[in-house]
Amino acid sequence: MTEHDVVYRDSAPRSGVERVVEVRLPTAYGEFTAVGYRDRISGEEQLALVHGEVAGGRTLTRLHSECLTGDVFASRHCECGEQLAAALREIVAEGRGILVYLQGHEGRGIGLLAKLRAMKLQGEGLDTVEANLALGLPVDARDYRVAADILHDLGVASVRLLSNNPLKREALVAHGIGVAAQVPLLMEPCPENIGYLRAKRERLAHDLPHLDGLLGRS
Ligand SMILES: Nc1nc2c(ncn2[C@@H]2O[C@H](COP(=O)(O)OP(=O)(O)OP(=O)(O)O)[C@@H](O)[C@H]2O)c(=O)[nH]1
Ligand SMILES: [Zn+2]
Repeated sequence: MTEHDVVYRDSAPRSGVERVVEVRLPTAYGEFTAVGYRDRISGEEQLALVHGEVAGGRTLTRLHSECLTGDVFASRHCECGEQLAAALREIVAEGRGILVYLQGHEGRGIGLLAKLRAMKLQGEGLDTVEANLALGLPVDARDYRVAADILHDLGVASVRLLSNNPLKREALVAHGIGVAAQVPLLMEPCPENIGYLRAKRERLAHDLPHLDGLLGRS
């Protein structure tokens, strides 16, 4: 290696993530490749599930915010677990796509214990926004830089984003990933999550038109 090579390599732009491992992951939904990353900036471990040929444009993509209670224990407080399953099913049906499972996003970024405290306050009558604020915490502390870095690493220039949250689209665009379309991921409400869904629609501007008949238009 010449001295010139070293200077070039040191000044080349570096991805914010390091691709550490790839392993075949057969699931109940279909065949995926689990791609494990280390975030060079936070040090956190992150995971992308990849199905089919994903490089290029308009890749069906879900950025799934970690929710231990919903994703693992099928909590009915929120619809995260159902959305996770639906997203994996849709990706397999499409024949190609990516699910990035965002650790560090638990509780919209406030962490598990704070989320549980916020859920308790919601049981006492606050909505999800008021509960975070009552705890002295941000309403939404999620950052999408690492998701964009992972998509860049996978060669994805633009996505069709499986989400009802306009902020996710804006965040990805701000980090240099095109969003060709936002694909709704609407789950049937249940009595236990209707209050949470109402707050997401009315206070967090999530696009949840299937609730219009139930809650009236807002
Ligand atoms: N702070 C707080 N976070 C919650 C609560 N219920 C679920 N979450 C978290 O909210 C995150 C998911 O955010 P949501 O606002 O439900 O949905 P989203 O991911 O922004 O939008 P979609 O892409 O449409 O699913 C997960 O990290 C959950 O852990 C709650 O009552 N309080
Ligand atoms: Zn959840």
